[in-house]
Amino acid sequence: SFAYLTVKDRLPTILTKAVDTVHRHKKTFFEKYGQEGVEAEKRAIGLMSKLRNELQTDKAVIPLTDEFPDAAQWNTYIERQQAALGPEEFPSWFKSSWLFMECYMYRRIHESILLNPPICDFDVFSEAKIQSFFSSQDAILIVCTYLQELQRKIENFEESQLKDEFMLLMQVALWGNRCDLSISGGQDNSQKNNPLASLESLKSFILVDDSERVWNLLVNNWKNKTSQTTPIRVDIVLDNSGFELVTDLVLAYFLLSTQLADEIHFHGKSMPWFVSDTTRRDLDWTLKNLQASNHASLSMCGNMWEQNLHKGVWVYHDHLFWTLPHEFSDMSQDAPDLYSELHKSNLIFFKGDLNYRKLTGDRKWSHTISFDTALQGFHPAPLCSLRTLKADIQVGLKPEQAEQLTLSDPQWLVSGNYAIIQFSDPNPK
Ligand SMILES: O=P(O)(O)OC[C@@]1(O)O[C@H](CO)[C@@H](O)[C@@H]1O
Ligand SMILES: [Mn+2]
Repeated sequence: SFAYLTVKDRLPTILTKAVDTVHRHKKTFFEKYGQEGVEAEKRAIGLMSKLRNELQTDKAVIPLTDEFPDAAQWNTYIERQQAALGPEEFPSWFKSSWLFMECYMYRRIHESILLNPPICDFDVFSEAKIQSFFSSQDAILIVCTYLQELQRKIENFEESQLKDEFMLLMQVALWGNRCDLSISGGQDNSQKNNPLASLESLKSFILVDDSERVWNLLVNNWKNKTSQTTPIRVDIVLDNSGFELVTDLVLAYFLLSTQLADEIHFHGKSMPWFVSDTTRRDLDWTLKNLQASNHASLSMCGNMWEQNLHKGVWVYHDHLFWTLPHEFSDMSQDAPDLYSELHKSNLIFFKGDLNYRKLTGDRKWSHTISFDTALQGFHPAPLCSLRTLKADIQVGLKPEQAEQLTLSDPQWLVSGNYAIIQFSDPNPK
């Protein structure tokens, strides 16, 4: 299975790259913290190497020992997995659920850094994320310039023009999800070609396209808006930093400037995660870098976006739940505060593959069961998954669609070449 190949090959590769990154920063740690920094670096590498050995020899999962506020919830989850097995069995890397073990690896990497002050705020993936951002620079310039040109025309737009631009920017954000450093095992996976030029040719690779339903929800909210209406809120559960994050911020800015939404809530990760996932520091770094650019369109985007955060029309959250191993159908019970926060939204975009696996519980569903069934009761608000397929799970397909794809492209589930725009509305009007 793809899970087996991931745990056997890709996770050790990612872990080895992380060890190498810490090792290469030894001199920086010495300059910054003196001998203490060197000692901390050595201990962190020791812990990560031990983790790699546990992974490669299928050792039992062990509880977390750091003070990060989610440790108790993680250890409760580990105990639950333990209880589900017989007395002689233990959750381990090749026997436990892929979702659990892959999330656990990133949480253990975080532990290996947290336990070693003064380097406990070091992001082992920061270099790779920054590299990916700069390698996508041309594509970032194209989408930001496009947005700036759009800004000048928006107020005279007919509804049909608004719809066309929304569809276009939603597809740009969808395909931005290909730029993910976990699938590439940390290898460069930046946006090299023009993200706008390829949209037409990519349409046939969208296997489920509920974009009309997404548009109808937004435009109906927009038309029914009165002064009494509560502000229209759209949430974006972020995925990868770099080019994908910029496409999400572009979409968010379009929704705001067309008044299709009055406030946007972003949800990022509270620790380095799946190599390229966005943390608050990645968002701040991205805005600072755009503002510092000598390209007017980039610096204008950076300034406008930072202002939106200051004005509170953009709100950034990084709830601990997003870096737990739980599938989203557990959220109402295990993170009721987050569930009720999401319930305030008119529409939630979930970006990427890991979010899709958690939305559907990473089960071996048949490809034709409905998305609603796979959500298993997770319905905080109308939601839309914007995902490129990079794991062997996909629901909501038509009969024979999966069989046809397997014939034409055996890797269709995991190559990142196909995508979905999949919508679910708990209370369809
Ligand atoms: O969530 P993303 O960034 O779209 O993808 C995450 C990912 O690359 O990592 C896992 C495999 O290692 C899969 O969920 C997927 O392939
Ligand atoms: Mn990701």
